[in-house]
Amino acid sequence: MASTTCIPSTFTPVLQNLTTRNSIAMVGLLSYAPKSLRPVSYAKSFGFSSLSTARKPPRKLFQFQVRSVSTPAEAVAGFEEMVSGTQRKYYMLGGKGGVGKTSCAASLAVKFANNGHPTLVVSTDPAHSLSDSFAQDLAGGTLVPVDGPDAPLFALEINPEKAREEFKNVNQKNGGTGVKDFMDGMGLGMLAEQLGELKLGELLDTPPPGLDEAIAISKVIQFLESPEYSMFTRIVFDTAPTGHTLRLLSLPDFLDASIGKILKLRQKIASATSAIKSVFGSGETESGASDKLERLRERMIKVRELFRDTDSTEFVIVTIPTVMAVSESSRLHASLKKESVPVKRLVVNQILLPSASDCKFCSIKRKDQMRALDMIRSDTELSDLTLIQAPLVDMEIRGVPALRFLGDIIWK
Ligand SMILES: Nc1ncnc2c1ncn2[C@@H]1O[C@H](COP(=O)(O)OP(=O)(O)OP(=O)(O)O)[C@@H](O)[C@H]1O
Repeated sequence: MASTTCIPSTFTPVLQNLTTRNSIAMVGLLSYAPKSLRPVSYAKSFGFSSLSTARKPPRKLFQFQVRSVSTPAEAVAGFEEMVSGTQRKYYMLGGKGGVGKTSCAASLAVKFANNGHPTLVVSTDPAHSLSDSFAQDLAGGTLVPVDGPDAPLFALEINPEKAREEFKNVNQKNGGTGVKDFMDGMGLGMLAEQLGELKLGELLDTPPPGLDEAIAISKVIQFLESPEYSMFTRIVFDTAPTGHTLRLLSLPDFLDASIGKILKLRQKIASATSAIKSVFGSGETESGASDKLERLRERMIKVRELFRDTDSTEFVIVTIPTVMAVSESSRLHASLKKESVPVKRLVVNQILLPSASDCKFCSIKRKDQMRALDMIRSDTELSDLTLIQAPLVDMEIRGVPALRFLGDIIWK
């Protein structure tokens, strides 16, 4: 089994001279293959053909021509449409846990970058795996350049806990005990009670699943408003598993409403306190804090709009061919439709390809998978989506060459 990682920079010029993208990926993988690996049969198992002889140096560098990488039928993703145009587009990849969301998101980001789009790949999943997928350290909550692709590719792993803390601080300053004490002192206890009923502080102490994502995405919106992010024309989100996504969809409305209530209360308080202050002639204004809260609310509204903008956003569902995953994907699409989130594509990942030396286990497994695929084709929620079938490959997808290889198979 080949273990893959990013290609060291010494290899890069050699690899860039190779013409076929898939062969570059294959060479990248083989460069790191263990000595015991037989490159010819390994490459052929991927459908590579017309092997040229091994070149030296470096050792184990082979050039392959891709006559056909066997992929299942119907595997046309419509990548041309995804890549066309320089206006910014957002792709959110989501689905059941472990189906390959990160691999698909990272491979799409690499493909966008290799097609000339300055691309940002963002993980809003509290359990980040972008660093693992790219085999590079991308943690830290800031933009990190990814080594390997042709055009700039940056990654951003949002730390939801840190983002939530920031959110909470803003809230505490505006609606927490400080304001309550202040209001009590001013004889506005009744308003303080109303504010308490909003239970926003409690919500932030024990956040429901999905809240972290909502805050993380609002954090992304905040980032995107800054000029250093204006270069990105493709933004790919690796989102958290389905349950979080579903709750996330209703959260911006909920938070918007909560913040809206707080703002209204603040206005009442502000007019009451300014009346008091005008009598007693003291006190500082709190308009700065209100502005912050207002900005937070505006960002929430943007999150909601972003999710529903058919011109710039698409949610891509990733699944595997099992009854359980298909059922969950069907429910996910129903919910996304209900919330008017645009969905066009469904990636069915990890499909077992037929092989000459078929063992009993594989053939039973494949029959099972075929049944799940039939289920998709007759499912009222899923049958109208573009079906992209991605094979199960016999290696772990890690590092840019491997992602490039997978991306060239999936995103056609
Ligand atoms: N087509 C494929 N062929 C072989 N292995 C794959 C394929 N797609 C994904 N994998 C492997 O499956 C594992 C899980 O993939 P990945 O992390 O992308 O899933 P995920 O849906 O993002 O998981 P999580 O829900 O935990 O975030 C990884 O080890 C990845 O390398």
